[in-house]
Amino acid sequence: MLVFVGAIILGLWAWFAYQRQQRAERVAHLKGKIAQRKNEQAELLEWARAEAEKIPSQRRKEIGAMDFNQLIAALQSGDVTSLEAVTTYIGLSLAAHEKTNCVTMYIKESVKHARALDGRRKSGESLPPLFGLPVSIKESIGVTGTDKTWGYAGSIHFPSTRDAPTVEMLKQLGAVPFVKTNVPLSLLSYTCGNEIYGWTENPHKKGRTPGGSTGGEAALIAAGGSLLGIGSDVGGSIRMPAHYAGIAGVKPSSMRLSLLRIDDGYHGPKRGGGYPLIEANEGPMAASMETCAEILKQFWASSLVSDVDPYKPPVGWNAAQFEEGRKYRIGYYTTDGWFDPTPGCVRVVEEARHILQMQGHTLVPFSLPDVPEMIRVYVATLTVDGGVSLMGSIEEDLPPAIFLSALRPLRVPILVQRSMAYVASALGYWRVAKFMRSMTKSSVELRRDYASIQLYRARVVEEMRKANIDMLLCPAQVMPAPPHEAPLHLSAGCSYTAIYNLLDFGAGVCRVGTWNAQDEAKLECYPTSDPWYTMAKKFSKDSVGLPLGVQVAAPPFKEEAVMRVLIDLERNVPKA
Ligand SMILES: CCCCCC/C=C\CCCCCCCC(=O)NCCO
Repeated sequence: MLVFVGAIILGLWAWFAYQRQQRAERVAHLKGKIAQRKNEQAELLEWARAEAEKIPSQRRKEIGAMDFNQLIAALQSGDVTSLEAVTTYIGLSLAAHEKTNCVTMYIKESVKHARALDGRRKSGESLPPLFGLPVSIKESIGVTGTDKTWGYAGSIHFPSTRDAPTVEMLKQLGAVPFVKTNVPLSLLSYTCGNEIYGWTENPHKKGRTPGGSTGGEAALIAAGGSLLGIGSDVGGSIRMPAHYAGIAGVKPSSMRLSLLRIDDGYHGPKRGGGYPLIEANEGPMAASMETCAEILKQFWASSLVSDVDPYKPPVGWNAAQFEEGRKYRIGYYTTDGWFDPTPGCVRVVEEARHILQMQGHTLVPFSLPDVPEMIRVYVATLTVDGGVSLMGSIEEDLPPAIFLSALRPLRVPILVQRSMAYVASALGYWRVAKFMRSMTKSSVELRRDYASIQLYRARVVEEMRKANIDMLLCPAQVMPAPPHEAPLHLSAGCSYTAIYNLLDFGAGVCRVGTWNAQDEAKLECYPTSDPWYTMAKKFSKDSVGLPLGVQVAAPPFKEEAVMRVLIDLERNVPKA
């Protein structure tokens, strides 16, 4: 018997020693890949500096001073060549990167691509509508020849072999992808950092996040390094960074832009692909909603989307919905019953309501039903398997320590999490308890939650129809741009955007104002009834001057109406 026990102990010791050695080797391998990538990035930054200097700085200033419409016109007329435009934005993006650490890699191919476009002009070919326009792309979106690591070191050096559908459409329209931008590890957070490329700063205040997961894009655009970017959004990753960085962004419903995972030519960590029912959508980000609208108008002006992805219905641009002067009935709310926003985030919704009423729109109070339960369902169906795949991908890689501590609760056995939910409830932390009940422990539960999403979608559109409401106006987030670590402690703060991923509504955000001294003072009265409110209050302090956006959302195929209302709003708010 003693020999048997001894053998078991020896076997366990050998197994753990082997595991430790395997992990040590993996860590060394991943650190080597990160070091190699940092060298490659440094070389590309040097390449960018040299490229930018090929155009006189005065000429770059002239081109850099043009807004989106002016540059498009100059490119069409030939006053500016594609090479000049791309080179100018390589220089401007370099300056933005030095301020915010927003760039992951430059796309060297963009210079050759620009030259080829200029050659097409010389040959007298007709020019596509976005001819020569430099565009920036979120790191996680496929561009041929570039990595899409999602912040995972294990995915370095697995370059895409094809363009993602949205990139393919941009190239067909004449645009030139020239740079890729930073993301948070796993994309499932609204901060913006990883062990490969570091942490991206908010250009409005150092020490604050630009948001996520399309944070690098938001920082780049807000710092003047790009006129147009493409991001992705499964819980608010276009819209929260737009709010934090003071720019505009649109997440179309999943039925209007392609999600085809055409090329996953990497063999890095498993990432659990798409999330059934809750689909990640790609969409435009820019300094103004008008630019976002122009890009989507070009995407939908022809059959481009369904040509690239036959799973998408051939729904064209709806000019009637977007018509200037069109008036809408808009439901509004300033709290979703799950996470009360901090004062400034409430105030800008009230201000937006007033501006839109002055514009002739009809604003009526509206409450989204049952948000707390639907946020539980959202987290359950987003993580799908109780967080096992997400934990596996992150733990087998080299995560920043703060990600591991944020994920630690997911390591607690689900039955223990649910038991602890009773303790949280007893303490009055009903929201924490709700989150503790969000991880799925079986396919039976998952099926039930999918069914509740379908029922909820029918319920919301029916309530909107009964109230004769076209769309909804609400906060974009619960706080202004917080410190980098805040989103990892406050995943629950994504409810204002995530609910529209669950509903698969089209939704957009534009900047309406900035956090002011009155908001700072009112913060004193913000609740501290549970750890989340206490943290949101702490993270919102000292935010005077930070941008604040609002969100507008509508059922699928009404994205044009949403953008019309956001443009009506954007045109009537004080400029930053
Ligand atoms: C890394 C920590 C993850 C913890 C579990 C997260 C569960 C719910 C939080 C959701 C937060 C969503 C933020 C936005 C995500 C997004 O839209 N990503 C874009 C993907 O294309």
